[in-house]
This record gives sequence, structure tokens and C-alpha cells, in this order.
Amino acid sequence: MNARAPGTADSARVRRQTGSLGRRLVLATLGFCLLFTLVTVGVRTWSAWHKSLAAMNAELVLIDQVFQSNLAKAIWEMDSDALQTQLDSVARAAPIGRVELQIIRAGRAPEIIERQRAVQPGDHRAPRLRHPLTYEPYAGARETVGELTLEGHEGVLWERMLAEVTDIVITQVIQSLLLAGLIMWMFNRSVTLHVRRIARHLTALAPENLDQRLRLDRSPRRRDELSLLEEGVNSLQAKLSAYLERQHQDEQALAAHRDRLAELVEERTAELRAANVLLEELSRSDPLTGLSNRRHFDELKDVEFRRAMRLGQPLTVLMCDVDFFKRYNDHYGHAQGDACLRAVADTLRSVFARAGEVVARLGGEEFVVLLPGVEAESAYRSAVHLQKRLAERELPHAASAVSSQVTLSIGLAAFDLQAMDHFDQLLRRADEALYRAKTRGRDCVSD
Ligand SMILES: Nc1nc2c(ncn2[C@@H]2O[C@H](COP(=O)(O)OP(=O)(O)OP(=O)(O)O)[C@@H](O)[C@H]2O)c(=O)[nH]1
Repeated sequence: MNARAPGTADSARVRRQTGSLGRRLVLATLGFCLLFTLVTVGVRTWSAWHKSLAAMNAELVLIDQVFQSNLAKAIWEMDSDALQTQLDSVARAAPIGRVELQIIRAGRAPEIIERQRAVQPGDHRAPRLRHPLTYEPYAGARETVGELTLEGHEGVLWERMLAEVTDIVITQVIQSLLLAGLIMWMFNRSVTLHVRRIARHLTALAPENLDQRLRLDRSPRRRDELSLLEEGVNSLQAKLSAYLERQHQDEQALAAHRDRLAELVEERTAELRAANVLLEELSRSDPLTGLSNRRHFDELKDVEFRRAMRLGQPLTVLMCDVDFFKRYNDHYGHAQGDACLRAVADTLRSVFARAGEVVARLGGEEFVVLLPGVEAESAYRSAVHLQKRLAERELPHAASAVSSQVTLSIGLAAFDLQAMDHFDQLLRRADEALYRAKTRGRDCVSD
């Protein structure tokens, strides 16, 4: 229940680490107020000192005015008791520290009577008043009878100053503390609170909540640096949000382009693969008849020959050649010759359609049949069957010397494991057999 949210803990830690603008301002204000207090106390003390001196001086003048006539009269009348009483009264007055009365009598040395309430320091700062005493026994007969010296009481002066200075210091310190407190409170209310709010807002900002505007808890009518900062943060958020939105859209567009590109590449790859397959087929087939061409035949013959050698299986080759094809061309034309070759190829394809059997056109009117796993006798029967199937097609050959129809001469050769180690030897034998078939009068199978 007491667990605090991580955000709160973080912000508290950050606050501890970063300190406070308000506290710094208060310290600065306190420092300034202390200096101000010292200066003010100094000035006010100096002023109070002079006022105290003036006040004490005024008191001495008053005392002098009150007692001078009575003292002068007592001296004139040589009333010693009255004189002593008057002097005691003067000396008892609060601001008086010392009273000195000098009595002047003609023909006698001056007599000095002194009253001192406290020991006055040598460095005397209290005011001093010296005043001649005159007496006028009758009008127009004024006579100097003595001189009165009044000295202010040093202790009273300092006591008064101490009270004054204490008052000054207390009022100044209270003023300064109140001022500092007021500044701190105002600064905290008007600045620090809002700066903390901005800091919390910025700390919590993430791409997902960029649309949450910063709102300071104060009157929107106030226009100052904080409102500029608030507007700046909101404007920055809006720009950042728009930028991220644009970036997101760009990324989506890019992803769509990438997908489309991948599709295109896949399509093109499939087309290329199909074209390659076609090319491969074309490179292996004879364009006129669609049978395997010599190149494909050369690839297959070695494979079959090696298998026959390895497994000791039979392998037979039939070399087939259209009889008097030059004459056919001459008689029916080259185009008809091509059609004839296609018909012969179709017949070959239909006869040798089992898996593994290979029929190829080696060139011109010459065809070859490769029969893996087929013995010579069986191959011979197949060759005769081929001739029969071709005859059934009744392809006319008016220029032939052996038949009225197109015929084939076929040379047969079988693989001999003892005598052969290369396919060309087998092919040569088939060629030789074909030659024999030709020389035997054509339209026959020779081995
Ligand atoms: N129409 C056509 N004729 C071709 C093609 N390739 C070769 N020929 C012709 O086939 C003929 C082959 O003639 P030869 O090699 O003298 O053989 P032949 O006339 O059949 O005589 P024998 O083989 O002895 O019976 C030539 O006239 C070639 O021009 C082809 O693709 N189309």
C-alpha cells in the first residue's frame, strides 16, 4: 500500500539531486538582506548616535536654564546650603555625569565645587556644556559670579545607544527575514511550482503522449517568460508529433513499396525461372521436331553408357536415316521435307515412349534412339515395329527407289561390355550398321 509509483520516486530523486531554484534565490536574498541589514544598522546607528548626543545636549541646556539663576543667586548671596542643595539637584538629574561649579570672587582664587555621579572615561564622548553664571542684583548691574560646567553621563549615553541599536537590529532583522520569506513564497508560487510542473511534464513525455499539452496552473491572461516557455513546449510537441506522424506514414509507404518491390522481384524471378526452363528446354530440343537435339543426346548418352557399364545392363542404339531424302526434298520441296521429318519424329516418339528411352535428331534426316536396359533382339523388334508404324502413315515418296512411301534405314548396335569403354564406340558401330543397311538396299534394319 505504501509503494510509490516509479515516476514519483524518480521525480523525488531528481528533485533531491537538482536542488531548488527557490532555495538558491532565498539564500541569495538572505545574503543580500544581511548585507542590507548591516549597512542599514550602521547608518541608523550613526544617526541614532548623533540624535542621542543632540538629545542629551538639549537636556543639559534645559538643566542649565533651570538651575543657573538659582546657582548664581546662591553664589552672590554666599548661601552655601542653598548652593550645595542646588548642585545636588543638578547632579541627580538623569543625563548628568559630572557637575563642576567654579566660583569667582574678586581678589580670591576661584573655588571649584564638583559633583560626579560616575567615573567618566578619559575618552569622553558625552556632550559637555560650559556656561558662565551671571547675577544682576539690580537692573543694569550684571556681574559674572562663576562658571558652570555640565557633562553628560557617559553610561546613560551608552545605555540609550544600546537600547536604540538593539531596537534597530531587531527591526531590521525582522524586516529582512520577512522580506526574504515573502520573496521565497512569491518565487515559489509564481516560478518554482511551474518550473517543476514543466520538468515533470517533459520527463513524462513519450512518442505516445505527445498530444498531451502542457497546462500551467495559472491565469491564461498572464503573459511572461513562463507563458512563452509553455507555448514553446506545446509548439515543440506539436512539431515533433507531426514529424513522427509523417515519419510513420513514410515508413508505411516505404514498407508498401518494399512489399510491392518484393512482389515484383518474385514475379520477375518466376518469369525468369520459367524463361530459364524454356531456354533449357529449347537448348536441349530440336526446334523442327521437338525431339532432343544432339547436345541433349550427348549429355544423356554418357550417363546411360556409364550406368550400363557400372550395372552391366544392356544398352542398344538405333541409328535411323530417311531413305533418299535429298530426292524427297528435290521432289516435294524443302517445306514438305520438314513436314516429313516431323512426321518421322512423331512416329519415333510414339514407338519409343517408355521411361528412359531417348529419341534425338542428330541433324538432317538422321535420328538416333537410345534404349537403356533393352537387349539387341528386343531392340531389333522395336526397329521393325518402327518401320511398320511409319509405313502405316503412308507418307508418299514418289522419288524413292525402294518404295512409294517414306522409308527408314536403321543400324542397330548393342553395348558390349568386353569390347567397349566409350559410347562413341557404340555409336560408331550403329553408324556402321546403318551404312550396311543402306548398302543392303535401304528400308531395312541391320546390326
Ligand atoms: N527439308 C529438310 N531437308 C534437310 C534438312 N536437313 C538436311 N536436309 C536434307 O537432307 C538431305 C540428305 O541427303 P543425303 O545425305 O544425300 O541422303 P539421302 O538423300 O537421304 O540419301 P541416302 O541417305 O543415301 O538414302 C540433303 O538434301 C539435305 O539438304 C532439314 O532440316 N529439312
